[in-house]
Amino acid sequence: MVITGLGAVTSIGLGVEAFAAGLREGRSGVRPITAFDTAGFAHANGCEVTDFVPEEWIERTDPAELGRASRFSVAAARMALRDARLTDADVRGRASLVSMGTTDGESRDLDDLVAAQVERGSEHVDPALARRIGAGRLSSGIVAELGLTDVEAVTIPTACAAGNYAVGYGFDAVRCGDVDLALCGGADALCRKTFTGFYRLGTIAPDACRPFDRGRQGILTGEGAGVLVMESLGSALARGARIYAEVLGYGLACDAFHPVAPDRDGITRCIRLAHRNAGVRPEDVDLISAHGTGTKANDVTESGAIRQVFGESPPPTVSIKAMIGHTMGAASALSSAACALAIDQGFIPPTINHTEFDPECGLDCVPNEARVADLRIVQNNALAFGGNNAVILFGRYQER
Ligand SMILES: CC(C)(COP(=O)(O)OP(=O)(O)OC[C@H]1O[C@@H](n2cnc3c(N)ncnc32)[C@H](O)[C@@H]1OP(=O)(O)O)[C@@H](O)C(=O)NCCC(=O)NCCSC(=O)CC(=O)O
Repeated sequence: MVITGLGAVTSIGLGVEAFAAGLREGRSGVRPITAFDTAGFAHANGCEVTDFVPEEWIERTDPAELGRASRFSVAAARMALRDARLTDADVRGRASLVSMGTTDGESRDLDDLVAAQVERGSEHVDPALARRIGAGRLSSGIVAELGLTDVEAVTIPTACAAGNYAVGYGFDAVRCGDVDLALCGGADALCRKTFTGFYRLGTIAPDACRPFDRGRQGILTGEGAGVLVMESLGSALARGARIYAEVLGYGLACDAFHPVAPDRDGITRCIRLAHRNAGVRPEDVDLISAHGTGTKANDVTESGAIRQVFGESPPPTVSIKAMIGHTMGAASALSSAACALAIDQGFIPPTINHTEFDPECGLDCVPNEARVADLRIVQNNALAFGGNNAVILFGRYQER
């Protein structure tokens, strides 16, 4: 099972080349939020996608039919397909899967509908907005755009681990022969509801996100989409496709420990399950792409779980959320894309904004500067509210 195409809509770059360059440079997508009126919040930085013009990426669908998250997901799917050098005609009649993860679905539209209802009354709720809010549109929008005819489409709402769930779903579908091709990932749009929720929990950083830093103060909300084209090795080889990486296996484990606090032992269990399913030993892992939200609670708990599994010298462990913010349902999909790029291009993306090592975390977070590295096996952690955890292992493809 291999990855042959990548699509990325992020605050540090649109498309796989720009995203890869941003990861290497340690680019920051942080800026003051413009998506909604931030009056009343003491601080409101975020990682918004500001240069996205849907018409530049979406070919067949009228963007007005899609909410912002669906525009991202459809655009990322288009990018991924193009990157995989597949045309619409190549994929249209093939047995395929579209699986997209999300935290909030079309939350931006929901914000607007609620505002219209509260401020002006239900007769002012726009039916054009009302018909595009179903979260299922994140995947069915891709089906419509590509004109797929033999396809299963699923949208998975397991919050901030949803991208990894979607990739895992695709892994199973291709591996068991149900489908030839899977487009898997996640998408979310920055919105008032999510920002306000995290703000009220006390988890929004005032300026920047500093994962694993002693002075970390929380997350910055972000937005975007990541999509991976996945196919069997046989299919990729038969068409001479470029192979970024193999998907080796994954583990899902829900500890349901607490609505918002992570549980070290639950995370440990999930990592061990992923290793077992992928046939990987801890000492084989060259890099961990952490969930690394930059909250006090996440980073110390995730680090504790990593040390339980890997001992006192874990592999380098980075968080790309320092660059692109917490993109919610897109987060682990974009991290999956980053893992594939890291393996393919031989580098470790840095954890930017780092000023002070935190001995409580005790990890080599590859501070501030990317590193050249020969990576064979890379682990992608995704941890969600409610203890819904998902960990994937990627490997370098070696001709056999
Ligand atoms: C919401 C919380 C701040 C807890 O708030 P509470 O109001 O219950 O307060 P509390 O008494 O538990 O915590 C008070 C102080 O302790 C810190 N704190 C809490 N738990 C901690 C832990 N295990 N280790 C170290 N510090 C901890 C808090 O940041 C806060 O710091 P101080 O006193 O300095 O202010 C925390 O649970 C939290 O940060 N949760 C989010 C963790 C996270 O990032 N998860 C990622 C997966 S979820 C995700 O990615 C999103 C999604 O799925 O939707």
